[in-house]
Amino acid sequence: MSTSTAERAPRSRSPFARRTPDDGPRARFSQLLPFLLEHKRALAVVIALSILGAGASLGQPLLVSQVITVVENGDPLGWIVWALIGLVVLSGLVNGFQHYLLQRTGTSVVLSARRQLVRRMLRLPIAEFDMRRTGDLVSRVGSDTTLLYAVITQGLVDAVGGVLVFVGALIAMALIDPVLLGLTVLVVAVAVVTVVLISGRLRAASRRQQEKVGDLAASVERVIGAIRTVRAANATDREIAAVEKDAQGAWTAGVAVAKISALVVPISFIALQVSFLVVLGVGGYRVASGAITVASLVSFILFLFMMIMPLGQAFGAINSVNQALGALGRIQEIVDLPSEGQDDRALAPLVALPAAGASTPGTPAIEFDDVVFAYDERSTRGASDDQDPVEEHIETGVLHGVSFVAERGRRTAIVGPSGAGKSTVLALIERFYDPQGGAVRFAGVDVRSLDRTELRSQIGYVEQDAPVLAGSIRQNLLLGSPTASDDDCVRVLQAVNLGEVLSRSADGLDAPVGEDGVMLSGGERQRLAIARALLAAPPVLLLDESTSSLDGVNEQMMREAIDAVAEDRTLVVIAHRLSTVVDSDRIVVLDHGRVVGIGTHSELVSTVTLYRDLAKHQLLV
Ligand SMILES: Nc1ncnc2c1ncn2[C@@H]1O[C@H](COP(=O)(O)OP(=O)(O)OP(=O)(O)O)[C@@H](O)[C@H]1O
Repeated sequence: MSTSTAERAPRSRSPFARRTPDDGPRARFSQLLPFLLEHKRALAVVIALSILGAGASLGQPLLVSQVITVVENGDPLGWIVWALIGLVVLSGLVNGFQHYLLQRTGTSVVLSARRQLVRRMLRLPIAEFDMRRTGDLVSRVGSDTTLLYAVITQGLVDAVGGVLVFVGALIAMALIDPVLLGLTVLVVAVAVVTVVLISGRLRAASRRQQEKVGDLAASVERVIGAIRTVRAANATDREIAAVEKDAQGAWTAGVAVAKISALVVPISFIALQVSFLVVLGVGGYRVASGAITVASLVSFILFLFMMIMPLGQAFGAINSVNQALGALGRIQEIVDLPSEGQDDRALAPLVALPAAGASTPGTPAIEFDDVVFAYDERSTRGASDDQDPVEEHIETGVLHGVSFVAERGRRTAIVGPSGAGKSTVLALIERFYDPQGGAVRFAGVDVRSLDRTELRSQIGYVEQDAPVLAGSIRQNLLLGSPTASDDDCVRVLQAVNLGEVLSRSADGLDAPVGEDGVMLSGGERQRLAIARALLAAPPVLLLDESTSSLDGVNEQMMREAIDAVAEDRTLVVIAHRLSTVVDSDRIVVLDHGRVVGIGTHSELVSTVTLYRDLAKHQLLV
């Protein structure tokens, strides 16, 4: 066994190493900015409109004050009334258009976040999916992203216009009566400081709420995914109770958010009340003493209204930004994860795959060289300081120095008891994981030096539970070969004895297969998965238990189909039923992650006890 460069390469970073239990996802305001900047043009228009709207609003009290003065003097109103009407209509129109643009931009921000999230999510290393709950991931795409909408629609942008109105009103009030203004600002400042202090807590509460919503989605997904088993086990009531508990958790977290954000409402209300009382009381006294006119007091009060309204908007903005930051933390947590292959070049330099025809049949197509592998790399770190980490890994890992060769154009079978590590071997060939020791070679090249897309384009893979995706038969077939013709599809379906399903429905290839392929039998699902792999006509086929749920007749058909496509192809087959692999060119016997024998059926029956026992058990000897 040779020592490969990959063996000396640093271990891939474990996803487990990056997290500590207390680390909650957090987001800073600066992380929100890219989402906003992406729509800077639309936002600029919104801001321009809001400045226009602010101007139109600010003009109204001035005109009202003019109307009062004109009426007091007994002059005709004339153009002032028309100007006032025009101003009201203009600010209405501007508001309407601004509202539409805001909603549109808010929806676009949600779209950007969803795109970014889905792009990263579907490219995460397989190990991430092993650890995470599907429902929680779905909830991040569906629910967390929607909170970004509120930042745009209820908060930030409105606040920009609001600030202008606020400042404009402030200046106008200062010009009318600085004393009155001083008193008003004092009241408002107390309210602002209180709100800012309170809403700091909103971010954490909102994150907790989103986590609870994620928990709920995960538990719904868990039950629905196994609904038949749940029904059959009479566990429906218990599972409903479990889901309700999570729903209750989401409710409790939602109430916590509501409590914090609700504090903002009375604070704004009290600020408004107190400032009005102050303005009316002190203002009335000042009118009586002749310091200001009635018209000035009326416009001061109208400006006070204008100042308070944007304040409410600003409080709303602080709330929605803090809630969005809680959700953005959960979005960012996924977006910040390295995608599959991102750290690859740290492992080994990229090498081109040798031309397909370069090697002759019988030369190694796939080679396992002293491969050591554990799913959870934490197990490779010594539990105690005096323990050799590799030794500990050997105890807890799945593969312990596995070596074998699958020759080009030949059929290699992997057999062994349940949990021996057979499916793991195929997962390493597909590079869903990288080994911690040794090397897996494809056409003589360490797979860590190969581009994953290129490697996978050479391999057809039918996994153990043969997943069928919701959609039509055609969609399932075209998954790996999007350009295949209908004729090609029909040909592979016939090759796996599935031609008959086409005649079941007038839709033919477009017939739906149902969620997870429930409209097909277990055997049909497997054959459809095999047909999908065959359609791509890859030089290497990996079949995991592909014949385990086929009846005798279909199994024979299947074997004939595989035999037909196996010509000039490398096949690595895992099967529990030895009858399906006895005629393989080479059989690798795995036990507890170790190779305990390699040979033909007859060789193994006479030399390997475990194999002989398996064969005896299955009445083959
Ligand atoms: N994604 C995973 N994360 C953690 N452990 C895993 C994972 N997949 C498999 N294992 C563990 O690795 C060991 C080997 O599993 P593997 O599926 O390779 O065995 P197998 O020989 O294919 O078994 P079977 O014949 O029952 O399918 C088992 O102990 C299993 O619990």
